[in-house]
Amino acid sequence: MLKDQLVRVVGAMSGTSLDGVDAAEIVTDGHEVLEFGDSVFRPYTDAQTAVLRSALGKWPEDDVSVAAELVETVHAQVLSGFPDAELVGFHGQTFAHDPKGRGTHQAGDGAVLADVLNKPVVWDFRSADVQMGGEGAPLAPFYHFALAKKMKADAPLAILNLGGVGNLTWIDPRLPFPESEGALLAFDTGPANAPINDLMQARLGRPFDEDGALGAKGRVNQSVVDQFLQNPFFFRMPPKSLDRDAFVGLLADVATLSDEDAIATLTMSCAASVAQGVQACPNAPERILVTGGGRRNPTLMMMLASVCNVPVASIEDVGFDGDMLEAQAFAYLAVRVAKGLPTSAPATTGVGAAIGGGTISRPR
Ligand SMILES: Nc1ncnc2c1ncn2[C@@H]1O[C@H](COP(=O)(O)OP(=O)(O)OP(=O)(O)O)[C@@H](O)[C@H]1O
Ligand SMILES: CC(=O)N[C@H]1[C@@H]2OC[C@@H](O2)[C@@H](O)[C@@H]1O[C@H](C)C(=O)O
Repeated sequence: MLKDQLVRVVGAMSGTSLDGVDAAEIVTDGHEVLEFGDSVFRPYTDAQTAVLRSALGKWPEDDVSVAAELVETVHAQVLSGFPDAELVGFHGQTFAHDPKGRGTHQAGDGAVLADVLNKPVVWDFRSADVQMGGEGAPLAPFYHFALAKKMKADAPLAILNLGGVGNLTWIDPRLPFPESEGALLAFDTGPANAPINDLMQARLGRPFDEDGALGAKGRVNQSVVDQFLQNPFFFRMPPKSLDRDAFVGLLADVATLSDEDAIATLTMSCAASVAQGVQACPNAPERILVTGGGRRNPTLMMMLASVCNVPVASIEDVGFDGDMLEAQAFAYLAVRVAKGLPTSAPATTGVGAAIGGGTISRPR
């Protein structure tokens, strides 16, 4: 692929909240984002979510074929709706993530998708970074940097993704390239929606706390939040990353609380972990722009504003689509991989040197 070539590329992400597949098209040269294209969200059925949930914590050598085929089938359906895309970025579904131990496992075979879609597919974005000593996550930060450039930001800012897990990218947009030293610092902040969703499902049979309604009625149990913040994860220097279920103990800690107090406490735990992350940034960001489903939870947004000491706004305030940002990120990263550009750096994943991860599979 030529250095300056513009590519119409579609990215697809199946996130840790297990709610469905996001797919979004952009036009990029791997540096700038020139255009945003079509996007689609395809929810999983309850039965499909249950299949994926049963595969969490499993590794490729375990039998995950049913769940992996499900990921491939749904992605094939979704991605066939983007006939104009020349290239595909396919994240897959994370089943397990243990970068300092067994590695990282995103299910779904990009080679199969390349054949089905009859176009090149970039996939397995995280393994090379882990093999080179990195966390393998978060990977959206290089895309966050491109967005900061696109909005012509001229002071440090943060982009916060609140999905199943939270991740924050601190950006100094005055530097030229994402891999420049000092341009970025990125890390997972802690659990975000995953514990809230899990408790809602277990106690009330509902998938999430819609509009933060239940959390708004409850009282935060501060001693649970304080104990949560004692977890060694919060004492580690960034970059650092988390597996979806690394904090399952938190659910046990709220077991004796009423539904509303438990949800309020889990919501504040998420906000408090972000506030800890903000403290770890090289300097205070001018503002925090929030992407991911958590920005639709007003209780969480209010708690964030109250504990972070930095203005907090939804990323729509600067004109970007907070539902599709991660799918766009994997589109952007796919072009970088195809052009031999790095996708992570010491400051985003802790990898030894800036590297490009990802495998390219071409149709047979
Ligand atoms: N209206 C709403 N009110 C409260 N919470 C919401 C609302 N809409 C979405 N959410 C939360 O956002 C979640 C989905 O977020 P998102 O799609 O960003 O997650 P993901 O991409 O799967 O996760 P990750 O970024 O960790 O991979 C839902 O499961 C729910 O918890
Ligand atoms: C291993 C893995 O899939 N991690 C996800 C997860 O979901 C949010 C957070 O944890 C982040 O580290 C990452 O996803 C985003 C898209 C990323 O890599 O930037």
